[in-house]
Amino acid sequence: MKNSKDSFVRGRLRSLKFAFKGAWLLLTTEDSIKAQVFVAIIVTVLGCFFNISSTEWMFQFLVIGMVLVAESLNTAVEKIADFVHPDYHEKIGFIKDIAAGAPTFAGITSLIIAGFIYIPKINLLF
Ligand SMILES: Nc1ncnc2c1ncn2[C@@H]1O[C@H](COP(=O)(O)OP(=O)(O)OP(=O)(O)O)[C@@H](O)[C@H]1O
Repeated sequence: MKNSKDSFVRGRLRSLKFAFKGAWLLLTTEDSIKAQVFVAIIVTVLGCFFNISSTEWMFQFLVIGMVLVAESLNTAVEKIADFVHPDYHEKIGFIKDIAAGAPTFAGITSLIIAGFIYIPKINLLF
């Protein structure tokens, strides 16, 4: 909620506090986010193991961020849908389905990037 007495800087700092609170809530309460963070930790370990390049690290962190953003927004849409219409409704189902498409796109992109980074390195092991 905006406080009209806040200066510009105070207002921005307040928003930042709520933004971090949101990120913390996602990390501590949402299983889908916890699962994605777990995958992010695994690929970070893999990146260290295969000693990937700076460019590969950049792409890897970019897609990790992209998946987390998409998953977080999908969670927000699900929460709004459940709040405005807790009962079964075809339209709510449709809205939730298309919202879930966002992390799916991000996930497919991350699999393609992971393939480009790791398949040549795994091939070298055999
Ligand atoms: N109120 C509803 N009305 C109609 N269909 C619904 C409703 N709630 C859920 N669904 C259907 O069930 C699917 C899963 O919804 P849900 O809210 O359980 O998401 P989820 O992906 O399992 O979420 P989570 O991230 O919490 O695991 C939706 O994509 C939709 O097809």
